[in-house]
Amino acid sequence: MFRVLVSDAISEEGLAPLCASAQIDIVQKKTTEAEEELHTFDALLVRSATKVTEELLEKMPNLKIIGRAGVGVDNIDVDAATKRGIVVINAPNGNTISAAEHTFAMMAALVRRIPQAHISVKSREWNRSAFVGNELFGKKLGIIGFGRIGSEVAKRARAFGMSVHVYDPFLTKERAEKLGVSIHSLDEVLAVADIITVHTPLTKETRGLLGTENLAKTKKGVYLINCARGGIIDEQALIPFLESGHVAGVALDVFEQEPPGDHPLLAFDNVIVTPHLGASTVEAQLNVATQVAEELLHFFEGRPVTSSINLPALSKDVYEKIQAFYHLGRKLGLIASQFMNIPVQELSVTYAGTVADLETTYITRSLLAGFLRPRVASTVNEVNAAMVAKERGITYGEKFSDETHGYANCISLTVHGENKTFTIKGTHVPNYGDRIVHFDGVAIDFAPEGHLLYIQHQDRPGMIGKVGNVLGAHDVNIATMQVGRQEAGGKAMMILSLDKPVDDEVLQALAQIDDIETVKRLEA
Ligand SMILES: NC(=O)C1=CN([C@@H]2O[C@H](COP(=O)(O)OP(=O)(O)OC[C@H]3O[C@@H](n4cnc5c(N)ncnc54)[C@H](O)[C@@H]3O)[C@@H](O)[C@H]2O)C=CC1
Ligand SMILES: O=C(O)CCC(=O)C(=O)O
Repeated sequence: MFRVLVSDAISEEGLAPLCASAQIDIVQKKTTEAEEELHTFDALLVRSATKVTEELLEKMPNLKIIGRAGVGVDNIDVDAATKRGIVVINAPNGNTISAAEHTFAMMAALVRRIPQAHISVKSREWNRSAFVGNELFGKKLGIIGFGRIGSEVAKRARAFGMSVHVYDPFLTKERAEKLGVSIHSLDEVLAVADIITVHTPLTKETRGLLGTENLAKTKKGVYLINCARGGIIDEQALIPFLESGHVAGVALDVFEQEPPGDHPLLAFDNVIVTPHLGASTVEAQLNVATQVAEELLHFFEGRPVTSSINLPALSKDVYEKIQAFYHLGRKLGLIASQFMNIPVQELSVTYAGTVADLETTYITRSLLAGFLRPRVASTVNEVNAAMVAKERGITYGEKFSDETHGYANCISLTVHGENKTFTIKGTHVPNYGDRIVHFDGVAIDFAPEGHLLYIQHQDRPGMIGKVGNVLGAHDVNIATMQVGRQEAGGKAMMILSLDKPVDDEVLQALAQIDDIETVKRLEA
């Protein structure tokens, strides 16, 4: 018998298959009300209200799986769960349409001042001249983050006669053309859009994306919408822009702190709000509950789960055989994705040596998942990676070769992007670990681990000392440093492994050294 704690409001109809299983005992309670029995549960099902912290996990030593009935997993400490071997699953697309429709409803309400007019009439007023709005027709909609929800919002906007201007660093031209939108830099979207809506995950790159500096680049009279995650638009930074009238109105479904309490933004008449209702429809709740319930059943029956976001969804037998290369593939994809931080069309993977005799399909999918993770919300795994790649217009293929470059095995990945191609090769050495042996045309040898720094420079005497001085001056400790070059005096590179990630200031200081051409942070 498996015990499942359902700690948020999740559609009962969607959970019916779980309730019907004789193997499963379901308890519906908040975690705070189940303190005494927390240690007995095998599974935890949540929406966004339950905060799954390391502290809570400590109280649940029997926990094997956490199911999020929704997309964002920012309320779950996924690293802490992974350390404990707890599988985290979500329902990535069950609420896409509802979130897109809610965004659209907020947009219409914002420009036509519907909430304000509603309050006025309910207060027995009849003040038509106070609520003159704007049409959506002919307006420029800026969409930041063009994944599942962003693209559904775009379809609706086009039907309303709006032109759609998208910023998503990972969007290909082909996909944009197919969906009838135009791709721009962030600055361009900020400068031209009459209405801007954000649909990215909340990550360290997107937190505060619309802060003081970027808000100042928007058109006077712009409308802003956040139905993704609180914090993508910096709430404090908005205040002076609302006070000055630069921002004409804001619609928020999500907040940095939920509930927001007595937040200063709530005092503005032109800020309209909902209490995180994007996914709150009967349909979306049924979809997400059904998805996680089915996955949970698969999990308890020992079948692979398709929406695991942290641990492999493979059978134990297969995983044991390919384990080493599964991880090497993941690292190759992850590093290549960060290095090629541009839209890409094609990934080509070549296997040579002992690895070519294994089930390479799983390794390729792991590589693909590693590649896609930095580009989309962290919901990609080896099961859904192929579908996510297809959605984003990325094709991939496998080849086999005899060329092992002297190693027992070699995996080579070539990424074709717009105007640039990049190749990375890696090998796994039993009892030693993974090594990257070729990076962007240069033979090199480094471990794909931790905080890495890539520096491409001209091969000149004294470069190592100059880099060391800058890092030393910023209190950055170098753990290892590997160098390689194409030819004496030609293109050369350093890969440094650091004790902590470097910030933008350090990157800028390094980039100013003569003969350094490129500096990039890479996390492996
Ligand atoms: N208000 C609500 O109730 C709901 C909110 N959400 C939130 O909506 C967000 C988006 O969800 P989906 O569209 O399903 O995710 P998705 O993964 O399909 O799309 C996210 C997109 O953001 C892009 N992106 C990532 N970093 C970026 C950056 N720095 N700048 C610009 N674009 C970037 C990615 O390339 C990707 O195309 C998530 O944060 C999710 O939690 C989702 C459902 C309901
Ligand atoms: O569960 C909810 O209502 C929130 C949905 C959401 O924000 C998500 O799926 O990311």
